[in-house]
Amino acid sequence: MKSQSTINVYLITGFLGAGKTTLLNHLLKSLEGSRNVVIENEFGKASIDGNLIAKQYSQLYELNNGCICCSLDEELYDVLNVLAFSEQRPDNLFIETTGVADAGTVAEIFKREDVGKVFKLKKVICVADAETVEDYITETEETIRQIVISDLIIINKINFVSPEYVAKLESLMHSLNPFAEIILSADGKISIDALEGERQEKTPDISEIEQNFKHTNVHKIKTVTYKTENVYYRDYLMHALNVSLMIHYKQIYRIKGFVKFEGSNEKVLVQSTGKRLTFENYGTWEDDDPISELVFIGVGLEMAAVQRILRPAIKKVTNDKLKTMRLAIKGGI
Ligand SMILES: Nc1nc2c(ncn2[C@@H]2O[C@H](COP(=O)(O)OP(=O)(O)OP(=O)(O)O)[C@@H](O)[C@H]2O)c(=O)[nH]1
Repeated sequence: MKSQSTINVYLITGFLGAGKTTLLNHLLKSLEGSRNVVIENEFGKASIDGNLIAKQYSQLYELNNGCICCSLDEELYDVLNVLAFSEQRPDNLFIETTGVADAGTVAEIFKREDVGKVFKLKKVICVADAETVEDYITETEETIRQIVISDLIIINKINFVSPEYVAKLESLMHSLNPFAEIILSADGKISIDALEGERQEKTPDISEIEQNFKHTNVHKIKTVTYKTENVYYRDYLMHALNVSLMIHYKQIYRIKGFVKFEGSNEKVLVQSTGKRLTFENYGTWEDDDPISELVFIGVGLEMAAVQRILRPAIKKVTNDKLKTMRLAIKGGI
């Protein structure tokens, strides 16, 4: 392409677990052959999402020092600078924001004159999980802001709900943001044509909309990351997490991470969205003593509570293994 022409920017937003990475992977696959750069901003320090993006990009930048909307920091500007001055500019830049980001703040950057000379914000895309978005609209301020700021709303996971409910969601989205185009998808599969067209600069006045909603969990979302060298019992972990999701559905918005199970060297991706929990094989562990890591994202979460949930599912290190590990640390073996 165009070595010194502008870079098309697509800002992908949507609440935790809605399907942003799934959509991004679909878009990267569809645009294979173009120079596509990805900026991934993850909530919490752990770099799990970076591993989940299909390797179909020219370059991936992971910004894990907090939510880019809260700290519009040098990290993001540094990346934009690198891209602007690169010998061959990319065609497209995809920015996947965290599930709690205020995309409006990020979108503002591209209105700056200096930034606008190089980067053209083409679309703010909001991915909405058909199964959970209605609940999250009433419970979280983040969801409504993401819908309102967008030019394109993708109601994803429509395979989980009835066509009547999808129609209801379409009118709900339209009532919240009458300016946005609304499309439906399963597994983030949309036609690439949806990326065409110019950005819709008009957005609804959010203060008016917010008055109609009761927000109970505003700005309280946080992450708790639990790491262990021990292995998990598969069935116990599934049971423990399923029970927690049933009971604490309103508190735990997302669980994700990679774990090692007893008797297996498979690297297993554990994920929850809403009340759904999935375990998915993701290759094999390369380290001899891998660290299993689970990130819980939600409101009112405490490490002690997460430990209580996970403890019964963890196989304790035997005294022999501990002894061996201590000897190894001391350089005895
Ligand atoms: N059945 C079904 N599962 C889906 C669909 N879209 C996404 N998923 C699953 O939903 C989970 C979350 O998808 P992601 O793409 O990681 O969601 P995300 O918005 O990037 O998540 P965060 O970055 O944590 O906010 C994954 O297990 C996906 O495989 C869909 O249309 N149908």
